[in-house]
Amino acid sequence: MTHGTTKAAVFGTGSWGTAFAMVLADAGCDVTLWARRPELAEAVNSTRTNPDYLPGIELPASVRATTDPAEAAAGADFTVLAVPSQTLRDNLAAWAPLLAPDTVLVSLMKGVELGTAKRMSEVIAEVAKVTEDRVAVVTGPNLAKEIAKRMPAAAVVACRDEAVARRLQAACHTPYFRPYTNTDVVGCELGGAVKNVIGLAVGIADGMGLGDNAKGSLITRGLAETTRLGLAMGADPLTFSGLAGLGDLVATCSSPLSRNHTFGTNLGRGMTLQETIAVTKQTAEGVKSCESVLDLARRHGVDMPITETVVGIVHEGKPPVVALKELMSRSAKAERR
Ligand SMILES: NC(=O)C1=CN([C@@H]2O[C@H](COP(=O)(O)OP(=O)(O)OC[C@H]3O[C@@H](n4cnc5c(N)ncnc54)[C@H](O)[C@@H]3O)[C@@H](O)[C@H]2O)C=CC1
Ligand SMILES: O=C(CO)COP(=O)(O)O
Repeated sequence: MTHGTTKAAVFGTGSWGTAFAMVLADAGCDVTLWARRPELAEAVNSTRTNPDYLPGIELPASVRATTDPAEAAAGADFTVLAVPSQTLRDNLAAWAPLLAPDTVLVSLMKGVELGTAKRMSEVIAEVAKVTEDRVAVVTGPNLAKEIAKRMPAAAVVACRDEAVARRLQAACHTPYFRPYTNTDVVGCELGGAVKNVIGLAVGIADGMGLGDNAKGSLITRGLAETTRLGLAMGADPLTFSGLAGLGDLVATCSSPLSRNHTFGTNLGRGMTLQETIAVTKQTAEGVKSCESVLDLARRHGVDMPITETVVGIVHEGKPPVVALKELMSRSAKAERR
């Protein structure tokens, strides 16, 4: 830990990396954003905006951008990672030798790695060779475009070490961003990753015009299958009724700002997968993570029918009307099983 002003490095100048950099700056941190493209770093520094991801939003003066990962990482108390979940491993392998000693690594990502079925904090601990008590997660109902307008939101900062979570909480607490601590990292990460898959399902249902009863049913049964997986993986079931579970699920499933929800809506309206991918400019994590979440479910022997349905529609070309019929005609059961 350095003395004086807290220093944060944010790797990833997309929507959420940039919006969270604003939060950190508004909370009093000095922030260096790492951008892949020199023209974006240059635009951030010269216009104080991110024209590609958050046009029209003025960034605080204490946010600077660079394409040099060593410059971004130097002396950072918090190293925040905001790249797509499926590229994190390769990205972090390149950055790991540059990280400041004792820095806390913070994941903003909501995905599960394809192939390994690992959560982002597991990938981070493995690649950066740090113990899990130096890895934290920020999650909850935090649509980047709303946060960037300083609209109010609560969030969760999770770390196995509660003292680290409290330090991060202090570093990102502003009048519009209210973070709560939690030590259930597994539950918090699963809540974020699986809600993207349920967001796709709700989007598909909305696109098909299935109505609000269908939406309420999918959100609730989606939360039930998330909780089942969480229990099998040692999470605290109460986490799923909190911000990282229900809170994020409700925001995603009701907002046109959600990329996952919008992606699903396009599919439900009849666009093909290729057409939908072509009109989606930003990361919709559920599209890939539905497969890794299903993998995780199978590894733990957990039934996740909505996730399985989404995989069928997105990756196996199953028509949504057929998938709906199959989902509704599953054998009858008790609600709590
Ligand atoms: N946008 C939102 O409202 C929220 C997003 N998240 C999560 O944050 C994570 C990042 O999402 P966003 O910032 O929204 O995505 P985005 O699509 O807006 O930005 C992604 C960033 O990653 C960079 N990137 C893409 N491919 C890369 C690669 N191969 N190597 C290095 N950098 C690469 C892009 O240049 C861009 O800066 C995701 O896991 C998402 O689920 C979480 C909460 C809110
Ligand atoms: O995670 C999010 C809100 O908390 C953002 O959701 P999308 O990635 O679907 O836009």
